[in-house]
Amino acid sequence: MGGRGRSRTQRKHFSQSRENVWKIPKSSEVSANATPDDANNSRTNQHWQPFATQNPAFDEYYKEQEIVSPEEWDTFIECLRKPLPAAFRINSSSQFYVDIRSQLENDFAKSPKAEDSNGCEVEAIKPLPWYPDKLAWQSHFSRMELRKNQTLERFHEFLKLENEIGNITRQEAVSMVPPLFLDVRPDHFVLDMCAAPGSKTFQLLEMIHKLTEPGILPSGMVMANDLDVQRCNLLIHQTKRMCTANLIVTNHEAQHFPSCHLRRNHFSDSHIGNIKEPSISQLQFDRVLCDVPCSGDGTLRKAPDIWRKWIPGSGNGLHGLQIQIAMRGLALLKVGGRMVYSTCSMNPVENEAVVAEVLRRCGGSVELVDVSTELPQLVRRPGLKKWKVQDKGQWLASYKDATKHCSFVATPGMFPSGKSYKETTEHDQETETGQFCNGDGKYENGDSTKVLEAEVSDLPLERCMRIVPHDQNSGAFFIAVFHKLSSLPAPEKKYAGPSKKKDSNSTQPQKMMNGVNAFSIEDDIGLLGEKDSQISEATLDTDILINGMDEVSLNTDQNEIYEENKKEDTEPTPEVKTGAKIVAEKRKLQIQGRWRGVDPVIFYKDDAVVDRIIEFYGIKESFPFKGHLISRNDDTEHVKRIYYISNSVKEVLELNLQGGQQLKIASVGLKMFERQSATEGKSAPCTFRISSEGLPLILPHITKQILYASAVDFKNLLQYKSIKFPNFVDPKFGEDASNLTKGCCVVVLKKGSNDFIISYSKVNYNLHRRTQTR
Ligand SMILES: C[S@@+](CC[C@H](N)C(=O)[O-])C[C@H]1O[C@@H](n2cnc3c(N)ncnc32)[C@H](O)[C@@H]1O
Repeated sequence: MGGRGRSRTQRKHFSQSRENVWKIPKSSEVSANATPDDANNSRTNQHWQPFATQNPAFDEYYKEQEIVSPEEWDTFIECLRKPLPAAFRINSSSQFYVDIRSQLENDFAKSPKAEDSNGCEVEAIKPLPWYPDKLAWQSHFSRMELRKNQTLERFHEFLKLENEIGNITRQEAVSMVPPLFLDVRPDHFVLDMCAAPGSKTFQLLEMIHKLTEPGILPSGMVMANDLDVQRCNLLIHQTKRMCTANLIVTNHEAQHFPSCHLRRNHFSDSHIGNIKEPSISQLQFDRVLCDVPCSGDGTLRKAPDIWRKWIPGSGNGLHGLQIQIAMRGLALLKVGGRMVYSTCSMNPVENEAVVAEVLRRCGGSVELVDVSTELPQLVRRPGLKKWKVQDKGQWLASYKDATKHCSFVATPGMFPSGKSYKETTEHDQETETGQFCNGDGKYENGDSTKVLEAEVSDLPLERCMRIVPHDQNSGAFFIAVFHKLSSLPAPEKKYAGPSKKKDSNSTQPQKMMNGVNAFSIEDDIGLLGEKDSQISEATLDTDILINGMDEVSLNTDQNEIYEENKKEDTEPTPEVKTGAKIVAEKRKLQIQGRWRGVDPVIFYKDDAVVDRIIEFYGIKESFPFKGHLISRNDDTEHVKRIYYISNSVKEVLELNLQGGQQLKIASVGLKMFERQSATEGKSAPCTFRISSEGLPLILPHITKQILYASAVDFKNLLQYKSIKFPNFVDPKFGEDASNLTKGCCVVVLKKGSNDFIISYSKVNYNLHRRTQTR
């Protein structure tokens, strides 16, 4: 089958995307960068780490940027060389979250004391003090140490199981921070612009679903987007554990994320804003998470292979794209809404410089929020007000320094003042111009005594947050919170550069980007021209997408994911392709704006089938049902799966349909019904069975085909493939079961035991086990 073929390709892709950095290599495999000490250690010491955890260019760069004081440098760098402690979050919208938290507090946090590397007994886990309600925990040990430690085996098993069923999510502690500053409420429409592999999307969904009763959906929704199809699949796999009807996964370049426009002023809801003319409506978001692609050096402790890959230029190469994505996020944000910009990089060029340039382009329509009183226990440092740019080995203090060398990629926006060549030279008539620094902090124009002074920004960048590893034994992260005060200004003419000659000769896409001004809300597709799209394509070629893999296993079997996404009833193409070719082709299709290979989203309107489902399961009228069903197959006769969507998602899909289907939807809806494939099932009055994912939502709303079992009968059902009705321990249960209509039924464990539910297919005198949830 094509599904298998393609999933094999996907597996290959994922397993190759990251080296197993903690594997103990044979001596022949020792990295070229490793020191002789490292090599010796590899033979004698089981704790040997395969990559050298040092890089002189890294030291030079960050010492110069002063992201920590000179006195702290040794502590900082030592901390970066240690493995990252494992961390995880309890799913706050899970019905079991209180039990899980108690188990952690009363059992695991107390009992398994384990020995650390010095032989001292330590607490295995403790809650992260800054995370609300003790819902996030950190282990004393790294993930690898947890796996190896015998004392912690039971805890490790617990983690694996609960993670699999969605009650907890493994996630790096600092990666949990950005969503906390978004202040998401259950009625919010949230856009997660660069979402894969989805740890933060999961967190956002938890926030949306928090406080909702079983069977009731929140009025908000999350739109999770990622450029990379393969990573979108990881995201879908990750968020499937949430069983949500309030999520749409899209596959766009975030900087070109489309607007859902509607020609008529059809919607009155507040999420559909009126733009300029009353006849045009557009989807706007209450919250936007802009967790952009970055050089990822904040994840060095988790991914030590970054040590040898790190180069100063990677941040410069991403700066333009990061601005574009942030600007697009702000354009899609409602006035009054909040956007969080974050990276797992320590580099000011990807952080403060981006924030400063965004503020400049927005010209007072957005402000940086002072969140210093929020999450007071989270140790963080204010954003930098001054930094320098290193370009082609040269330190530059302002843009005028860059103009000395045509080959520099630096743009005015990378510097604290954001001033162009003209502005800086006009402003600095009295000061020396055209000097640049040679890496040792001294000018190169002969005056070796003068230290290069970085510009100082006059923007309130101290409101940004920088989390450094040694403050609370974590990774590093950067976060800035924006508040939109009014519509963004209309775009100005593109910046022409310091001299026509220079910019017209430039081959650096970042230069072209420089000076693309703020998008107004109505500037959606087509605002960025051909030159700008080169940026994203160029960026794709760099090795930047390593970051953000978080805790999702890279060896995840993608079969299932692919099953969800594949074309429902079409035969696979017989052509055998290599993984690289498929990825390249898919990307090409996406970049060209075409979207093939994934089924369209179709509102399921086969009334005869829908009425049969309603009648068969006795679905209450109060449950919003008709109009909330979709399929991924326009041939209604052959639909295999029917998905349920929330009101909020329905609203967006309708807007998308009416607006000309701008959204490329990779996944949407909660799988609610599946067509029975067994021969007996096909002959049942209703051929659609309830899927395990959809069951918790629909259960409170069905009145037929439900049985309540005692613990012993329930156990027997799970244990045996078929049981004759007279053989149930509780005769009433056997009788009720025999009275059911042939087809799918739901078995609920009677009150008093844990609430277990399973959905079964009743066929003649057998109950065939189908699915079970916790
Ligand atoms: C830092 S990771 C995101 C991590 C994610 N927010 C999480 O918490 O799991 C950055 C993501 O951006 C995606 N990406 C890169 N360029 C992009 C673009 N132009 N538009 C949208 N996504 C992009 C990458 O595929 C990657 O998944």
